[in-house]
Amino acid sequence: MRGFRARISVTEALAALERRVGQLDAEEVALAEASGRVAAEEVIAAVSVPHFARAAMDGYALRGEATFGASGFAPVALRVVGDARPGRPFAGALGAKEAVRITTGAPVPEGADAVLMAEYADEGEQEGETTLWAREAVPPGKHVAPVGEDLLAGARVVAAGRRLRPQDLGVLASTGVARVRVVRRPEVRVLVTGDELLPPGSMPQGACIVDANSLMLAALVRRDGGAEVVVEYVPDRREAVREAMRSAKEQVILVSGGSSVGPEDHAPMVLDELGELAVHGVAVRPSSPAGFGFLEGARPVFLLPGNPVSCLCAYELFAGPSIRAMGGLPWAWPHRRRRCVVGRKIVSEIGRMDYVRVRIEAERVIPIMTSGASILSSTTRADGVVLVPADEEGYAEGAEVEVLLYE
Ligand SMILES: Nc1nc2c(c(=O)[nH]1)N[C@H]1C(S)=C(S)[C@@H](COP(=O)(O)OP(=O)(O)OC[C@H]3O[C@@H](n4cnc5c(N)ncnc54)[C@H](O)[C@@H]3O)O[C@H]1N2
Ligand code: MOO
Repeated sequence: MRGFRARISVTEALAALERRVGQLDAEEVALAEASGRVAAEEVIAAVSVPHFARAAMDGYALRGEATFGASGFAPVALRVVGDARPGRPFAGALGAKEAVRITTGAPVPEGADAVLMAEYADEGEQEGETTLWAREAVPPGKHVAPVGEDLLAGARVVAAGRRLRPQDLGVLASTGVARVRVVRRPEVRVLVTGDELLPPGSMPQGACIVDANSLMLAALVRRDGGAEVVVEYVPDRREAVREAMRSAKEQVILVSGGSSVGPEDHAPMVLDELGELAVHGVAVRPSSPAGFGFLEGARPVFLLPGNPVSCLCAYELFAGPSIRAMGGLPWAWPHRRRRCVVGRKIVSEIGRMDYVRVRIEAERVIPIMTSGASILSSTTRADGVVLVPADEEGYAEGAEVEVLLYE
């Protein structure tokens, strides 16, 4: 056993990480699979939407000019010459004194430039012809949606880097897009070490406890845009940890537990042997034994302390930003933020960052007293976390702080 000599600051560790982590390349997926994915390039509309002028109301397509002077007292008569429906346009062109029955979304026939709403029209038979009596004048353009009213051909539909929303898929589909290029999602393997651990779904018994970290990590990876997560339980033997790390093919490896300097903490040394141990020991509480390094192909490996709060904290500090950046998402924490006044003193220490779990009570920030890194329920009782930077001694009552909200 050899203790930690120096712990580097979170800021330095992050700088070292950010220099080495890059966005993955692109892949093409069917539009139906693209929700939540990050566009790898901008998409330009190949066509205008709509690509024909369409009726915005049910009524009569006509020439606006023909209705000038029309009123309830002096309706204007036009000859009804046919019908236009969405998908079933009127075939011919309209003359000056003619009208076509039209419904919303149908192409406005050639020769017409306005739609008279059905509410202002009466229809009747007169000498074998159908006549429309217009009770209102409509200016040209009235209730006609022009070509490109929604989108003009050549306009940008989505920008590169956009996380596609459900409605983006709708807009893309309307411009005729079938597939989009998106940033690949990093595949992640979680190596869970600890001979005392039983898989989730077990009852704790004897000296064994149930693994709390892998489900939490898998959900965090999902939040951060990672692909499917594979979980592997690894015995606390150097050989087993080496074999698990050596054979992992994923782009990101998260190691839970075994990160410190105890006789069963093999992960740091194995990483040093197989690749590069870039950082081990960070000035942060909890998760000071955290570290990271790289395997062949610049694939990051994150050493997450076994204590569940430390595991969560180390993930948020180092693994989360990297997974997001690899998948084309922002490096910054995705949490919503709320500025609040401190209601009870937050204690920290100069020289290290503190990850302080807090509750918000009547708009005041109250630190949660049980600060142990093994007390995971402290994070479920908390509303969020305050990160106290290394150059602050904490915050006095009344100070304003930013809370990163748990969701
Ligand atoms: N000489 C030193 N010893 C330790 C230091 C140090 O700086 N010098 N740091 C301490 C701190 S802080 C932490 S945190 C732990 C981290 O150690 P490991 O990463 O090696 O974690 P383990 O020993 O494997 O486990 C610690 C603790 O957490 C429980 N655990 C582990 N995995 C899980 C899991 N998946 N789900 C639930 N609970 C888990 C485990 O049973 C232990 O109780 O090192 C200190 N030592
Ligand atoms: O970080 Mo240990 O990270 O305090 O329990």
